[in-house]
Amino acid sequence: MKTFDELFAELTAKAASRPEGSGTVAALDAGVHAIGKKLVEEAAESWMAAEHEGRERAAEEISQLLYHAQVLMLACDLKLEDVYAHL
Ligand SMILES: N=c1c2ncn([C@@H]3O[C@H](COP(=O)(O)OP(=O)(O)OP(=O)(O)O)[C@@H](O)[C@H]3O)c2ncn1[C@@H]1O[C@H](COP(=O)(O)O)[C@@H](O)[C@H]1O
Repeated sequence: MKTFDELFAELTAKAASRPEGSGTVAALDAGVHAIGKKLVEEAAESWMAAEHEGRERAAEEISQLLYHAQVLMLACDLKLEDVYAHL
């Protein structure tokens, strides 16, 4: 298990070191448009899971939504503080 901040630190490091086989690196190379599509897809899956599939499935889909939101932040060169400033 990891926190939101811990995941962002991990993804930031992967974006910099670009290890072989990283899905994050592949997503960043695919670009903002592709990342945005994935984010919307995960948002829809989160909604469906919450409405029809129960707490566990909702939690799983929401975790993926948070992951893709973080990838989009990296693609836009946004830091956690840039987003937290609006909370
Ligand atoms: N938490 C996640 C995470 N959540 C979601 N995903 C991605 O989101 C996809 C989920 O999509 P779906 O469930 O809709 O499945 P899918 O449509 O079959 O997936 P794709 O065909 O689109 O890949 C997964 O295939 C992953 O690519 C994640 N990919 C990585 N992480 C974590 O990010 C870190 C870095 O990962 P890598 O960059 O891959 O090393 C690690 O700690 C991972 O655990």
